[in-house]
Amino acid sequence: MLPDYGKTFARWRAGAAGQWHDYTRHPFVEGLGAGTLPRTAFLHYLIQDYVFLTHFSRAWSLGVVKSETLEEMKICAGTVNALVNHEMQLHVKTCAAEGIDEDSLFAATEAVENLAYTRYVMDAGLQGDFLDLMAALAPCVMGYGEIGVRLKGSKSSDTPYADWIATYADPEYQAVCTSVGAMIDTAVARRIGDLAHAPRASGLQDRFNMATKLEVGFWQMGLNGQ
Ligand SMILES: Cc1ncc(C[n+]2csc(CCO)c2C)c(N)n1
Repeated sequence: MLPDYGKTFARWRAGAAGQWHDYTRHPFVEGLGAGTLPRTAFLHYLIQDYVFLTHFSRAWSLGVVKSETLEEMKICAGTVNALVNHEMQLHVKTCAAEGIDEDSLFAATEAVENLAYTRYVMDAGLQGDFLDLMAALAPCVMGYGEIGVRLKGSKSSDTPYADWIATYADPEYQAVCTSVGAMIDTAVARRIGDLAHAPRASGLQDRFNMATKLEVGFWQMGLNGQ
């Protein structure tokens, strides 16, 4: 069963249709579940993802700047903390086991697919308001939540990527997706009322769709690096 991450997300997800499918069922994702993803592709992804997370920490920090309520600030600041102090450490640990140290992770040259995605999100937040930023950030948060839950139920028993899957299927991560989803619902209601009748709905949907498309490109970049 699909997890429930709130009504705004459900609407955005339905509006992204085919792109959402391409993102959450990408061959890279299927390879994680089946255990057939080449290790080189996974490591290439992980190094790029470390750089990605540094920029996503900047984007969530911009969320603090663009917040209008303490609740919004708390979620954004909490996400920055989770990213820099926890999530990035997972990448450091996995890469260290393969002989790649943190300095080389921080200094890794960004792939253009990586650069395009993170700067798109930053620009959505700089040019727009809190909702523009959240529409661009939602695919990353919720998409991984959905992928984690699905793969946990369908993965091969001997996939070497079980840790990765467990991280995102974990109830703690699922709770993050639920609380971000609820915060987005409240943020939408506060600023533009009912999304179904808001003039800004299509602009926000465009942000969500573009970020989803950029996630597809990110998986593909991982596969191409094998
Ligand atoms: C390409 C790419 N997309 C999404 C995520 C997942 N993710 C990114 S930021 C974040 C923070 C919310 O806790 C999460 C879960 C990733 N790691 N890499």
